[in-house]
Amino acid sequence: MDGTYNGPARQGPVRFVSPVTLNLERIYTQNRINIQKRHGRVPEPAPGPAAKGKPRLLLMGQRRSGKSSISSVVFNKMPPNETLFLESTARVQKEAMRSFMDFQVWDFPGQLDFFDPNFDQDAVFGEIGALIWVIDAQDEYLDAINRLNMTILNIQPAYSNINIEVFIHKVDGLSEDYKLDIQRDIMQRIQDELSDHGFENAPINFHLTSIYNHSIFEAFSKVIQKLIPHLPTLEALLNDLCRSCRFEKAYLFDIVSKIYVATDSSPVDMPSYEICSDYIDVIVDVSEIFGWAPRPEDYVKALEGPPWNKKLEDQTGCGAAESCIVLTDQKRPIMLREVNTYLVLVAIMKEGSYEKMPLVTMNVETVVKGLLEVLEITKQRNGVEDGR
Ligand SMILES: Nc1nc2c(ncn2[C@@H]2O[C@H](COP(=O)(O)OP(=O)(O)OP(=O)(O)O)[C@@H](O)[C@H]2O)c(=O)[nH]1
Repeated sequence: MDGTYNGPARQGPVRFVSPVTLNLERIYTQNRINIQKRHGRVPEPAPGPAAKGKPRLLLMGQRRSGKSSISSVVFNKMPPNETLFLESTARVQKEAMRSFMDFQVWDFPGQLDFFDPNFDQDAVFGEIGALIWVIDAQDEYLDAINRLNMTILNIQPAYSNINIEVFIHKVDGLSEDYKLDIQRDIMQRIQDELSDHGFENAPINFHLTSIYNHSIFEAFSKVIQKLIPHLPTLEALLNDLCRSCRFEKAYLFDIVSKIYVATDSSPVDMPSYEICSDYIDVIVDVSEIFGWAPRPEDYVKALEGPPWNKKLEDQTGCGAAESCIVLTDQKRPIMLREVNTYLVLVAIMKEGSYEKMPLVTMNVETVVKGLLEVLEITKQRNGVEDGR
């Protein structure tokens, strides 16, 4: 209980392994055993940065389906209109994302042939977190479906644990009915083809996405959440918070990408997600101007000197950003509380609950402490400095 180790004497140096790494190692070992069983050979470990055990998201699909646009809009804050000028990807683009959980995004050129014997499948699929297949809904999609089916059938025997996520993309401008028709048609064609090849109930998830609204962030949130081993604990904390503070909805957001890492169990509705996500932008901008966290040393010294003669953290109520607004149209307050450098808690409160703000602040403070403890336990060793 006091944090010291009381078990039997350890053999050799202690290795700190986060559950994310552990999970990936387990999947990778399982894949290697599968390959060994089927092909009688043991594949080499995946080379390069991937071998370090960071979950990897592979963006695949036909040319011009929107892979690079998705990666640029979600992870590099590119305005959607500017993706019109993106050039076709010639080589695999690998980007390392440094956030509450380090992961990589690999953007594949549409024309790449995964079935070329020279293509090192194990290096690509060996330590994968999720395979995201992008289908352009505004274009003829039969070829894209055939290629996806071929890819699944090809990799499934050796890498059976891969999460396959299909983004039915560019659905902006399509009517609600038409979107659902397309989704139904694509799902049917994929499942039929796979079951004809004896691959029943393939674990494939479908998302309707567009870079011109928040649907792409929502889809990525769902993909990333599957990679978080302590997700049930985070969700339980948010459920408790919603119950004790009478929140309608609470989200734990990644500040930079605006992907939500966890939410309570009530259904996600797009307007609430959008408003919370936009609120983060406002607060981040305001705290860039008025916040004092990363200020020059001299400036901080002056503030801590006479006449105050106190450390800055003792002069302020809370070092992290904290805010609450009431929207005039809905009368429902929205509260935001920074959890650490990467994460922020945003919640929509019930109408008229503004008077209970002191109690809410106290409960939020406790839940933030809990969240930090959970994150601390699972922090990767080479990870990031949490907290400010
Ligand atoms: N309407 C609409 N257009 C999009 C969307 N996403 C991407 N696009 C457009 O689709 C075009 C192709 O996008 P890219 O991101 O270059 O496609 P890609 O899949 O990376 O293409 P390759 O690099 O050739 O494999 C660009 O003109 C984008 O602006 C979307 O959600 N809606």
